[in-house]
Amino acid sequence: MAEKISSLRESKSARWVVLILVSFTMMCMYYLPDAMAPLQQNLQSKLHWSATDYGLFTSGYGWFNVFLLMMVFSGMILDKLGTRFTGVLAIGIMLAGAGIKYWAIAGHVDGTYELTIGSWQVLGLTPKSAVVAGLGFALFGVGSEMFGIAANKAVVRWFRGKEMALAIGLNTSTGRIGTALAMFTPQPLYNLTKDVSAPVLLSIVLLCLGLLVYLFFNVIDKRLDKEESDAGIASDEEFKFSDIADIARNRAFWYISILCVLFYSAVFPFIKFATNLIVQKFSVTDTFAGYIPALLPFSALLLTPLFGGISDKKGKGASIMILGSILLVCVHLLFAIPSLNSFPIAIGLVVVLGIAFSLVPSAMWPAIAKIIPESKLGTAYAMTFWVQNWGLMLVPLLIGWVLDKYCIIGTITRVIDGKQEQLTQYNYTIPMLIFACFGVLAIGFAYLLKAEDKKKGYGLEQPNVIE
Ligand SMILES: NCCCC[C@H](NC(=O)[C@@H](N)CCCCN)C(=O)O
Repeated sequence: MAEKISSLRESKSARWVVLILVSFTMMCMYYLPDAMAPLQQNLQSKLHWSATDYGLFTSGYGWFNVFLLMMVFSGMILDKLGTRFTGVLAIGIMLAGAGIKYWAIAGHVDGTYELTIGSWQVLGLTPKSAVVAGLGFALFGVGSEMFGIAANKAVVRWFRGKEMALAIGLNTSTGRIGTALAMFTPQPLYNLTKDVSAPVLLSIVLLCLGLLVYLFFNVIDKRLDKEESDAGIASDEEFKFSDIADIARNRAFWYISILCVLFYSAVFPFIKFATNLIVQKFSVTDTFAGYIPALLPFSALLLTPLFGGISDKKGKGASIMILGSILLVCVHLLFAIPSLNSFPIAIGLVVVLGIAFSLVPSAMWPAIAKIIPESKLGTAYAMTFWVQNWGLMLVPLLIGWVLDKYCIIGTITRVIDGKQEQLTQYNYTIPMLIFACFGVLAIGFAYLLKAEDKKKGYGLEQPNVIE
């Protein structure tokens, strides 16, 4: 007998089509943030950047998000104007940011820049190209986080009470395909074009594709709105400033957000330096080195939905976050040991990091939906992303600075495109210890979260699927 479909949301196929459309756009958007990582050395030598300049440019992702509180505005826009409008606006902002980044990296910006406030030298003789590329990345970051919040809300809207953690996991996984492509393709693209900006151009093409696909999602989502309003089902409540205060009063929310900033500070900024770390520590060629960090998003891409599915059915969300954080610490500590420099070890560690990078996100993002009501979810994700962006902004700066100040062990001369170039050699032990410290703190907050869940009964250790 045919199943009676009472609502579009009840239709499994409609839900999965929605997930595919939103996730494809997510994949397109995840390409740019990491696409410069495999070209760190080429960027540094072509544009005359130091590791600090590279760290500054990379930290750009969080500048506007953190200081202009952009995510709070994004959350407000999302709760007021909905996922459809916010998603399209976000892609527009990302396109503008990627355009500026392309302009700067393609070599159209010359000279250096110095910024002093009173007697405090904020920036000392920094290449303008790094500052402008950072500004483009900052604008891109606003759109990217705005889209991330909108996509989360859309997925939760369609999957609450169904396969929610699995859907969030799959959505995050497709993002990982974008990250993996960003690790695999830039070096071959560079070899082909001899142009460090070629991956940024590709990211613009991907964003345009993502926009087209998101417009299809809008059509389906609008039908759900109509169906719900015809059935007299109330739409989401609108954003209220008191929501921020309500969310901020929730102790579990802070534990998740702090765990989030600590955990992601040890992963995303690590990816930005990973290719160079592998070239330097494991003596691998540039082209091949980019493929090793790519194993991280690849293993995460396969495992995030698997762990999401397990936590849907079996629960244990808080325990999964503890386990993921423990693995994170082990990997970074092992990377820090100078004598562990054989190539299979690098591969093994990156794969284990991929497991950690699947465990924590697969449990963390659905956990927010368990402790915060749906009407405030956009604002809650926005607030968590805001806390997280402090890490995404400050940690690359810190690592770049530490590398230049404490980790230079010499220079080598290499012939690149027929020209002799001086390449700086770094020892990555201190940066890896810094990443490990974030992991240790993350374990602490994951335990606090588990204890709070036990006290308040949020059900983080309970399954999500209502049979
Ligand atoms: N659907 C899951 C939502 C979050 C996924 C999470 N993304 C973020 O945390 C973003 N704020 C930062 C994205 C940075 C892009 N490189 C994730 O695990 O990717």
